[in-house]
Amino acid sequence: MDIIFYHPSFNNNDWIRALRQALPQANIRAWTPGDNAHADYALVWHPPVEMLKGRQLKAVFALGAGVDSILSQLHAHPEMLPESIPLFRLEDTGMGLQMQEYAVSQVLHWFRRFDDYQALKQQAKWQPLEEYEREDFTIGVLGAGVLGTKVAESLRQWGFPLRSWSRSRKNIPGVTSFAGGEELPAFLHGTRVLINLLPNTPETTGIINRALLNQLADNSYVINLARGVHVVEGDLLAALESGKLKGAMLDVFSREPLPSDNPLWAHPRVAMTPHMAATTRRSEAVAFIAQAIQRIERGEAVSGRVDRARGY
Ligand SMILES: NC(=O)c1ccc[n+]([C@@H]2O[C@H](COP(=O)([O-])OP(=O)(O)OC[C@H]3O[C@@H](n4cnc5c(N)ncnc54)[C@H](O)[C@@H]3O)[C@@H](O)[C@H]2O)c1
Ligand SMILES: O=C(O)[C@H](O)CO
Repeated sequence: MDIIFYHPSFNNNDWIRALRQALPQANIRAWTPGDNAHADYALVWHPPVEMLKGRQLKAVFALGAGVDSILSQLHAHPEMLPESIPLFRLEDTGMGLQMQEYAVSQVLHWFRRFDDYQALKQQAKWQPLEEYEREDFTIGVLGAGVLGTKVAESLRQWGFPLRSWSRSRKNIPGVTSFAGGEELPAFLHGTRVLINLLPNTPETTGIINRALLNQLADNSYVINLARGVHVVEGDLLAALESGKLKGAMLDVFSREPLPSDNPLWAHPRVAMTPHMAATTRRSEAVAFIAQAIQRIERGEAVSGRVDRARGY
């Protein structure tokens, strides 16, 4: 069994060493331009077209959860990966816990008004503030998939009213499920903290816009953990200025790194992180991929296959 590996920034040696430990029977190599030697599997992130084009692969594994980048590449170069070759993505593999850490910490930061106390501190003011009530702090998770479900579950223990929105009805204990476009308004009405964990697809690009934001509760908050293109930045800034939004925590941006002249940098009620909310964890990812390859070799079903028509 031959496996090729490509990631623009991961350490090849570390990954190949881990993969060899998990799959001792496999020949594993870092792909380099011009390498057209046989391969059965490819592990990739932002792969060059030439790496995959024309290969008779058994499967390709994306080294992340979101596959919008490789799907847009495939849209431009369909010859890169025929439909007959399955594309898989990482499901959780350590990203769920990271998303939980991020979301819980930010929700509690706002719920306990630490943002307001920080502003008072800047004014050297000692001023206890009226406490928020949990029943006024409904949290809505856009995208109740692998990661959205983990985030909703982690918030449940804190007693907040929880709801999720997804393509199909979900059954997450303690979380009210809303499904499909027709139920989006009901999901948004009364939501105080909106957490985005949707995949980037033609249907979801630009979804967090003025029309959506206006349907949230007053003094609401947005946490974007998915893709920057989900958010219409001008509409987000306008909602912050109008008071509809009290704060935003953004990990992803339509252009990354975010250009230094982007107004989000200077906004006092926007917090930002550089697309680090949940990074690919090598040991968990290698275990996930190794198990998947072994299942494919045995002719067994594998979780995480990307539906190219659906876009995720
Ligand atoms: N910021 C980061 O560091 C980071 C890390 C990992 C993943 N992500 C992002 O998080 C996203 C979600 O990851 P995941 O593993 O939970 O994905 P997933 O495929 O398991 O879940 C996606 C969810 O979105 C819902 N959905 C998709 N299209 C929809 C639509 N048109 N209407 C309503 N609901 C829709 C699906 O029903 C599903 O519940 C990834 O696509 C990626 O963009 C970001
Ligand atoms: O989708 C993912 O896995 C992360 O956003 C890394 O890009």
